[in-house]
Amino acid sequence: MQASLMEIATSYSGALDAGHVAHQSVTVMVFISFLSLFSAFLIYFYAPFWNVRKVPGPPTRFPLGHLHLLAKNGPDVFRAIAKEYGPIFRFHMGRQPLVIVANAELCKEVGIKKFKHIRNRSTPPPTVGSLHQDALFLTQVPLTVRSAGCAHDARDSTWSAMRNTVVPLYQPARLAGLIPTMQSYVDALVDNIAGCPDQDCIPFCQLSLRMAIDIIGKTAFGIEFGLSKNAETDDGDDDDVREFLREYKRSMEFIKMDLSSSLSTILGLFLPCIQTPCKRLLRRVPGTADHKVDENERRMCRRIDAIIAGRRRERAAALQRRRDDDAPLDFIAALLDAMESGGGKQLVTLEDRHVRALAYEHLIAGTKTTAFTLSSVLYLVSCHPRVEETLLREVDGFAPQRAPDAEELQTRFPYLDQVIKEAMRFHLVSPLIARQTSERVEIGGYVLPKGAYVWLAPGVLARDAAQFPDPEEFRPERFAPEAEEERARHPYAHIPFGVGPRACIGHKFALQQVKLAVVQLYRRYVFRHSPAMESPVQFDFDLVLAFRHGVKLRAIRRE
Ligand code: HEM
Repeated sequence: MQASLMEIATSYSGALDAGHVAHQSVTVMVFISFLSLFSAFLIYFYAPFWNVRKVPGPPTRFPLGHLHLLAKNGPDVFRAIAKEYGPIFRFHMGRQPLVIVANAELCKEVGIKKFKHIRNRSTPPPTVGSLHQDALFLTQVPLTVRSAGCAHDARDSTWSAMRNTVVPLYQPARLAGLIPTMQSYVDALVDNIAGCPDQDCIPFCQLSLRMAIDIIGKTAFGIEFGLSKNAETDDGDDDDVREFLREYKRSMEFIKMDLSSSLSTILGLFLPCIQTPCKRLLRRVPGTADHKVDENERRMCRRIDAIIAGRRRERAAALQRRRDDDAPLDFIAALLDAMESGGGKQLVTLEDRHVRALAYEHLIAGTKTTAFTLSSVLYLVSCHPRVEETLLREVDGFAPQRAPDAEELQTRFPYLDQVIKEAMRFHLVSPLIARQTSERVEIGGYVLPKGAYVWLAPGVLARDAAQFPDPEEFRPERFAPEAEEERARHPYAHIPFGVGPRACIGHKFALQQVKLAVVQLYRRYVFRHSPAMESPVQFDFDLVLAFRHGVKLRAIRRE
């Protein structure tokens, strides 16, 4: 009995040991799997850093990289880092290191001299797999383009076909034709200021944004959005227009790159490899932000497609293509014309999805940017009486009863040109310009691998005391053609519209609008900061810079 008890005890403890060993080995296996997964994650997370590790930069914080510094200091952080680490440095957006280039010669090297190797923009997480990717901004230029089995120069890519078709639409003759349309919205802006119930607190950013959206509505889509004129529209159903505007506003919110974005966008910052599958999955799940983004985009696509189809019908029926005799063709109609007449010369044929994306791009690229620039001019002139005085002299020296034409805008307002340049230096719409290497390339003494993010920092350049003495002073005269400072300056020290073959296509369009508005506004008013305007002014920095609480002005009638 004793023996059998002993046997039972021994076999029981053996079984216990065996269970213990089995349990231990499961634990070890779990631990090893966890360790391998964690190591794989670390390798994945730090691989992009490893490739550019020789480029100097401040210590990073896992997993944010340097995002906390950006959140705390805004774009000023780049100036501080450049001061400490030199004109080429590393800045980590989560997992992704950016190699930031912060002097004029290096910007020229990246934007022009080495364009062949750095021809594309990196894709911001919110725009992955969206309508944006068919437009100019994010279209990738491949190294060699193959068609019908043979390799062509990359200039024959879709991007070049788009760019070659679109750029002529922004040449002086067409721009001059847009002046009456722009002027009518500028007049509406002035009327809206007059009609503001509180003349001591004009919400100028809002009013100028309405003007800019209306101008793009009319000149790109041929639609009266009615934001600034509150006019009766002849563009079909008012509800349709309102819905279009709502969709546009939502799409602007969705391309924000912060933690309020969709889950797939947030993941894109830390684990880009799963962003696309995650986006595909989530957009099928009602209620998720990805689903809403997708739905919104589909609606916008349908709407823009209907406009394109309408323009095609007008052409096919050989009807009067213009809504009235004086109005120039809107962008979509002009683009269809250009594609038909010049399409044969391009090796790549543009499709409707490109037309749709190019038109939509106008809403994204040409509204907030222009409105911000105009608001910044007014904000700065309002607190610099000497600049205001010189500007008023120039404006008053022009015929008071009529709007300037395109040629007069070019030649009769040299001081206004300087004021706008200085305002764009002071508050840069795009303090950073994104680019990505297409192959291994050396920049500023560092060899960068294919796929590295190389971003230009015009915001740092703009405050470089070597190029702009007393950079914190608002002094438009520094841009006078005869000024010593202007002549001594590096030609690429001031690049608010970018640089090289990928520079902004809309810069003349934007400047024409801003100049028309400033002339008309200062004929009727001078402005001061409203008591409600915060000091110092604060900015939000997302894809472009914005006044956090707007620009609030006191309007004082002249006469
Ligand atoms: C004051 C207003 C504006 C500013 C400050 C501005 C600034 C910029 C900047 C910095 C770039 C990047 C350039 C580069 O990578 O070198 C850019 C590109 C672009 N902008 Fe503008 N922009 C403005 C208005 C407009 C307008 C009104 C339009 C359209 C009508 C427009 C359309 C575009 C497009 C399509 C690109 C991409 C070009 C390409 O990749 O080929 N922009 N803009």
